[in-house]
Amino acid sequence: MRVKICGITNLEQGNAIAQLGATELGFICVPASPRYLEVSAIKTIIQQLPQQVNTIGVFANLDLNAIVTIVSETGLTGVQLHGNESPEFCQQLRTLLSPQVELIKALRIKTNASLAKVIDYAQSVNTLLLDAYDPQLLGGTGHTLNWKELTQWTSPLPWFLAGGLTPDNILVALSQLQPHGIDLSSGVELAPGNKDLNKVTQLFHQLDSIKGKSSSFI
Ligand SMILES: O=C(O)c1ccccc1N[C@@H]1O[C@H](COP(=O)(O)O)[C@@H](O)[C@H]1O
Repeated sequence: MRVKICGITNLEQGNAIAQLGATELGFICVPASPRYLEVSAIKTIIQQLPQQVNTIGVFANLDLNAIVTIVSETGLTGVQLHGNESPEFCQQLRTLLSPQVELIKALRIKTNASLAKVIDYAQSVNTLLLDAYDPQLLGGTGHTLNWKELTQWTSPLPWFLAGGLTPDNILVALSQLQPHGIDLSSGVELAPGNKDLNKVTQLFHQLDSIKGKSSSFI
């Protein structure tokens, strides 16, 4: 299973988290976030990370050309769109980005109607990510989704489960759902942008404890 740890702000923590087993590190390119990182800092970190770890830039409502420029300047391997980007916007971005760059659409699920809209993105992105809704914050909220309701849902694409995941609740979430990946940010932090390596270690211990047991995804 893919494990994305989001909101990396320095090389030491990025390297340590990659060593612990993260398959993706996320960098917040949303200026309003306390986890925001300048493009030059993202580039410097990515250049020194092990090659096998994927690096995902998290954007919200930024214009197409700006995203493409940041990807080419930094060497990000993927783009996560976390704002109100339409399926048409995603389609356009998909054609502008190199095919090797993974395009992930994050959807903040407020009601079952938001879940029904997911299908609209099936042709325009590679991967989906479901996050919890908050009226004020775009992401990094620490709120969980209603996992029970999601058991009724079948994804048209590979997907990440996000929203308030922690080392303490991850096994409960994965006992109900079989996402292709999980995405954690505030649940493994000491403070916004400062990851807690003990919590990341605990997370991987929890995941190891169910390896091979419950499903082919783990
Ligand atoms: O983390 C942020 O500050 C952020 C800002 C703007 C858009 C997305 C952001 N983070 C994303 O939020 C989810 C879940 O976070 P959490 O585990 O509930 O804290 C994750 O996908 C991050 O990429």
